[in-house]
Amino acid sequence: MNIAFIAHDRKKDEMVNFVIAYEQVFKDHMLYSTGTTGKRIMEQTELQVQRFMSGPLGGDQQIGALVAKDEMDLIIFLRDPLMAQPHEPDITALLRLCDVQGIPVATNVATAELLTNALARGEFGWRELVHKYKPGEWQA
Ligand SMILES: O=C(CO)COP(=O)(O)O
Repeated sequence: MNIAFIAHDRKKDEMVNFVIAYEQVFKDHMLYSTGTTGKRIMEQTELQVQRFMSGPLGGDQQIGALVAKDEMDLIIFLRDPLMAQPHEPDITALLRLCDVQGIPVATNVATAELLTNALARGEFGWRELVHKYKPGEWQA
């Protein structure tokens, strides 16, 4: 599965602790992140993460481009609900695209835990079908 990690500054410690807790689950997947979030994760775990640009410089949009192509399977996006972000339109656009494609997205650590446990139990098999067939082909 392709999994993206994104965390706003005041959520980065929470993200790193979360990824450390589930490192054994995430190590079997392709991992992506915005710039600084991925740097922090790689500094504090053994995981390899493909980093995009920092969020305010376009990282959310780069991940959004993969979502638009239905190539991202899970997004863990720990947002800061108490601080305005300069790139709020990019954040809104990314979440909108997740809803367009029906991509599982966690915006707080409680949901992140539920989705990651589902991933660990192998409950993302339906995403394999999305990778295997083009849209429309698997409805018939
Ligand atoms: O701003 C972000 C997401 O909107 C996160 O970007 P960084 O991981 O580069 O801090």
